[in-house]
Amino acid sequence: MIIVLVGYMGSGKSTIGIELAKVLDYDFVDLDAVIAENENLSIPEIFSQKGEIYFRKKETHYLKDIISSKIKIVLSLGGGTPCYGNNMDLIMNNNSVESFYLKTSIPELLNRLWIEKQNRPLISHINSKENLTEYIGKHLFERSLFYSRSHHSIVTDGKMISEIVEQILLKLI
Ligand SMILES: Nc1ncnc2c1ncn2[C@@H]1O[C@H](COP(=O)(O)OP(=O)(O)OP(=O)(O)O)[C@@H](O)[C@H]1O
Ligand SMILES: O=C(O)C1=C[C@@H](O)[C@@H](O)[C@H](O)C1
Ligand SMILES: [Mg+2]
Repeated sequence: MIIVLVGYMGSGKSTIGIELAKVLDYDFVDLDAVIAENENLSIPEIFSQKGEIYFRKKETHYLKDIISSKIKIVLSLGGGTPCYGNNMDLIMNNNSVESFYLKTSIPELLNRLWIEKQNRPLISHINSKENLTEYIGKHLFERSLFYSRSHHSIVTDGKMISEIVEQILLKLI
């Protein structure tokens, strides 16, 4: 089985993915990390030096590669991965994949992203909490349609990482 974690920037895909993989004794794969490693550049460097479209093409390329060749992995996507090209079809049409949307509220995303925005090129330039709240609200609304196609949704607000992992495991039984 391949477990795919979907959700907005800051929803916890990478953090939860690492812990979930440990419990299941699966390999952990972070799509952002795969792209950065193969390009030999950080995500902000890829955006600034090569542009977002280049990044999106790489995202689809490595997503296809990983879900067609690997088993027993927890795959944490980038926040935008489900929303470009036919990426969500690739995920949902693969019988080995079980997908989870980590659903996090705007205030919680704001708290997490305000202190970590420098590593996220889409929001690193936003200079007030008010503007970031507005950006997240609009962007999340547009993206929810894609995220909601996942097999399962898990609300993450007010939950510890271990609780979220537990809830995912319960849905896998
Ligand atoms: N359940 C949680 N409770 C509190 N903090 C959390 C929780 N889940 C994640 N975090 C924190 O939120 C921040 C963002 O998490 P993470 O980097 O895993 O998000 P992501 O979904 O992978 O984001 P991106 O799409 O940008 O890669 C981290 O500092 C992480 O420690
Ligand atoms: O939400 C997004 O579009 C992104 C999220 C990150 O995981 C990275 O993939 C990149 O910063 C873009
Ligand atoms: Mg991540």
